[in-house]
Amino acid sequence: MTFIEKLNAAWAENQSLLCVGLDPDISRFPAELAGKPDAIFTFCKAMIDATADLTCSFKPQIAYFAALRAEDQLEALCRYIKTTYPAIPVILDAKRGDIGATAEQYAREAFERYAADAVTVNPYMGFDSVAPYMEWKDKGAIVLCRTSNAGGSDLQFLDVGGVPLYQHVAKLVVEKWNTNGQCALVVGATFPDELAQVRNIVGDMPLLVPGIGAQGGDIAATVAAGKTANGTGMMINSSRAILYAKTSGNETFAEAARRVAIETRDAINQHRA
Ligand SMILES: O=c1ccn([C@@H]2O[C@H](COP(=O)(O)O)[C@@H](O)[C@H]2O)c(=O)[nH]1
Repeated sequence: MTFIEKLNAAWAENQSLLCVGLDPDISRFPAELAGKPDAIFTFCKAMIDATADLTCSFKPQIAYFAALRAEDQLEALCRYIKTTYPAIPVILDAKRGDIGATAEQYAREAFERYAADAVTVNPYMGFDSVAPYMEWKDKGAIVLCRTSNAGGSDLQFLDVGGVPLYQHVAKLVVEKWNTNGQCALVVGATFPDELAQVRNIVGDMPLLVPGIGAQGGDIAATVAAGKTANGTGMMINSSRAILYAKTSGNETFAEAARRVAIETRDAINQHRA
């Protein structure tokens, strides 16, 4: 099954466009994990088990693991999802971008080492920097287009022949780069107007949409702007708002994460019809 087929199946099976982000910050972990060598794996596994039936994908952000020399725990988590929840796609958020020979190694890292179904990539270095990921025909390449951060406008809004650069990227990917139908785009929930513009340009291409939850993006506006005709088309990511949802002493981290994941999935679904 290809990444896109798996994503379509997960949307349907779980009736969810929610993507649960795995951004482990040990300073926010439960006290009982302090000092444990496998704390990151244990914490993320609990989050995965608590939300696997509520999500259309998991998105580990590699920086949170690499900064703590915890790539082995990321590997173990990716394998855990693969074996325990094989229907849920894993998106490695690494935002890679380099010359072709180096990109080949990044692709092996994502798809062999971590067994990810898709990886986020930066389009700035052009097609030959993205093509090595597409050699993996059953995998996904998710290209940065209109990112959720305010500073994304510095470059993504530059005028390129009468259209902003992010729209040029969307056109390029849908018209030229997506030769095997394995591409998706990153578009922030913090910019629903631009999300609507991208949806108009790319048809039914899947969009990875970070920016709800901790970044404050509006769910109703996001779904209205980004959904496809059949009410799918998006992996709407929330990381910190789910992982660190626990506020009271009466809930575990996993229970709180599940509660907020249900609320978020339901809020998204309310606007899909
Ligand atoms: O434009 C982008 C691209 C990627 N991200 C990543 O998504 C999550 C968002 O985390 P929250 O806690 O839900 O804010 C994080 O891993 C970012 O690196 C993004 O935010 N915006």
